Amino acid sequence: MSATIIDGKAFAADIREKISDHVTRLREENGIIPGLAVVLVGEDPASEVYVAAKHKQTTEVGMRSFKHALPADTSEADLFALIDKLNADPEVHGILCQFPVPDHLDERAIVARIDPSKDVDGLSVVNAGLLASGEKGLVSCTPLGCLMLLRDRIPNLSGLDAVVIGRSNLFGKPMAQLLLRENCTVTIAHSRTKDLAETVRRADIVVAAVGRAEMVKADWVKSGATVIDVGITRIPHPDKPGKTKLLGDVAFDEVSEVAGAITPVPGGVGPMTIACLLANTLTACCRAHDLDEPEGLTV
Ligand SMILES: NC(=O)C1=CN([C@@H]2O[C@H](COP(=O)(O)OP(=O)(O)OC[C@H]3O[C@@H](n4cnc5c(N)ncnc54)[C@H](OP(=O)(O)O)[C@@H]3O)[C@@H](O)[C@H]2O)C=CC1
Ligand SMILES: Nc1nc(=O)c2c([nH]1)NC[C@@H]1CN(c3ccc(C(=O)N[C@@H](CCC(=O)O)C(=O)O)cc3)C=[N+]21
Repeated sequence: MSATIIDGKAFAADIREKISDHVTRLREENGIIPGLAVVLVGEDPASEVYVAAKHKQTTEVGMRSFKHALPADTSEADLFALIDKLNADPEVHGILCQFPVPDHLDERAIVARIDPSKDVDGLSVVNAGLLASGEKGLVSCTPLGCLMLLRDRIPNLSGLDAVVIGRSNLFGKPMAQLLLRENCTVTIAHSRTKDLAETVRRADIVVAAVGRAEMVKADWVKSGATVIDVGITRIPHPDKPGKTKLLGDVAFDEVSEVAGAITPVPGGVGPMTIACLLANTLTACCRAHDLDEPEGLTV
């Protein structure tokens, strides 16, 4: 059996088109332009690439993009002063601080400083709590993107066995909450899970977010299962000197012989993350102005 390849890149492009239409209407009918502020502290090469992609896509859908690049030795007080300013700025509807940040800064404290109604990463305790209680908040972008892909592939997720590998606040926990909300039976696996292969073999849906290249093998996967690969590991390109190559957490070639559907890396979950960031910014903007929210862009 050969799996259907889930085209996250195309799906993300569709979402951006929907967003762009809605942004045009907001501007023409209400005179409002959604704005996203991205804060980058220090010079991490991978972060620079992500932030540049976010900026490009934000402006392409007609939103305002505010980029704040701060030096690596920025103090917590200076960073908080910037966040406070963005919290108070009516032109900014979404704020994202790109992680990782330098060691002297505390990611949790940064997230806590961002106004929860502008926390488009969905990482604040308030938004995590709203998700866990089944209330409306802002949902973390990558899990939101994965759920959109899953719902598109499997319209009724109810009763399916789902295994999420990884339990981070950024991904694993909110992903598990979303699947639970869809009435899946959810298992969260992590580094202390006793028999990971056996656990994964039971799953109709496997979501891998560990950061260990090609960890999930073909004999871990039930025939016909849907496999969502979130992990990203960058390695030197085997054939092109000086270039890098991305690997997922799933051994793509062998698993696609067994799975029913699978996301590739790159071109799967990654593009959905940025599309959902834009979706969350639009949602936050509509809520800030008490306007109807766009359909199909939130859960
Ligand atoms: N495509 C995208 O848009 C995004 C991709 N990512 C990628 O997803 C991956 C995970 O990200 P993130 O959640 O932030 O990472 P973290 O490092 O925060 O979490 C990794 C999780 O994997 C678990 N783990 C580690 N080793 C094993 C193992 N041998 N077996 C089972 N579980 C293990 C850890 O368990 P424990 O808790 O016990 O330590 C932890 O819960 C990374 O590769 C990241 O780059 C992340 C966000 C967005
Ligand atoms: N506050 C915060 N929020 C995040 O959401 C966040 C973060 N920090 N830090 C880093 C991780 C990682 N992340 C990705 C975004 C897009 C791609 C993406 O577009 N990937 C492309 C490939 C890009 C490439 O070629 O490098 C793909 O998979 O096809 C990947 C990963 C968001 N993260």
